[in-house]
Amino acid sequence: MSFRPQPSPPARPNRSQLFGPGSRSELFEKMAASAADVINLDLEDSVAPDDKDKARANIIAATHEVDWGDKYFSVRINGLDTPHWYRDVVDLLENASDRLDQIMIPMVGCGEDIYAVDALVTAVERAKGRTKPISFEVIIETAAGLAHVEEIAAASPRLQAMSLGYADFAASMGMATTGIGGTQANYYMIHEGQTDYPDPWHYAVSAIVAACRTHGVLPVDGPFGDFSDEDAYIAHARRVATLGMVGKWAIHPKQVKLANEVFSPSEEAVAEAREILAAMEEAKAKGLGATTWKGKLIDIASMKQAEVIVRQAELIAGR
Ligand SMILES: C[C@H](C(=O)SCCNC(=O)CCNC(=O)[C@H](O)C(C)(C)COP(=O)(O)OP(=O)(O)OC[C@H]1O[C@@H](n2cnc3c(N)ncnc32)[C@H](O)[C@@H]1OP(=O)(O)O)[C@@H](O)C(=O)O
Ligand SMILES: [Mg+2]
Repeated sequence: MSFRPQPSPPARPNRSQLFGPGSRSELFEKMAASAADVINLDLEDSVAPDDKDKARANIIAATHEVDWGDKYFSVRINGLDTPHWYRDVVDLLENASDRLDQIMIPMVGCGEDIYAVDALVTAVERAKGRTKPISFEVIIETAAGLAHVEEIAAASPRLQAMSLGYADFAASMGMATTGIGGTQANYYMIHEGQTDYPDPWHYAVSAIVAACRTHGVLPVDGPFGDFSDEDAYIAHARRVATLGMVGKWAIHPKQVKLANEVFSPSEEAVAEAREILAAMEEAKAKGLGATTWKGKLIDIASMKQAEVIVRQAELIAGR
């Protein structure tokens, strides 16, 4: 491994990110009452062009009037290819209360996109004397975003999380699908009559996890559009949790519980991790770097794996 230690990501639960349109203020109290770790109020794609000003005003009011508890409060601004984003940033940072934690930047394509938003945010923070620095999260949802994922992950000390945005990503890549994430019926292999459906998103998910882990950013899975199919949501959440992601978007309240369950290590997984750590302590006391546990090899690398599970469980318990 390089002599530089891998930076740790922000120590806060990010299992579920509940989205809601800024234009639907009747949802805000319900979102605040949910079990979501993160709230994403939206100014982008779930808000019609004519509703942008109203949505912005709703969200600013919500930072003063709604009790968001200990949720991490994020607002998705419009993309840098729109005439809206600078007004989103200026109005939010000039008028929102200190309850605003984070800005989500969609459609990022390069590190300079983050730099531009960082420069504007920094200027308004200074002009208004805001003392709580706003953090960033970004969405990788274009071919360029994936191609430049590592420079984006390294682009700002404000960056705390990175998500995969399935719908825009599919459109940008020219994929023959209209589904928002999930298994793709035409992406299959056949061998001796057996049909297998491999994961068409695997490369993007893995590239995001690698870039995030290299730069201490939380890797998060984006939306799964079919909120009536809970089994499929769980399957897609479990696959990205296995690949190293820490959470998933909920585009409907029923998905919050599912995400919280999948991204909270089970009691069995935590117990096994603690047994592995104990077995390795015994081995180290005997001057050994490797030993067996339940008939399998464990070594110092196994300790790092076990510490990931225990750390995640402790983070959630501390919530
Ligand atoms: C595609 C990628 C994205 O941009 S995803 C993020 C942007 N999209 C959103 O923010 C959509 C968020 N969800 C909604 O707007 C709605 O959930 C819905 C339109 C999908 C469905 O709304 P509705 O028909 O009102 O739902 P129900 O009748 O089933 O509601 C039941 C119940 O729940 C309340 N509710 C609904 N939605 C929410 C919510 N988001 N938060 C909290 N509560 C919600 C609703 O009021 C009902 O409550 P009641 O029981 O009290 O009546 C893109 O970036 C990419 O991938 O590229
Ligand atoms: Mg999108």
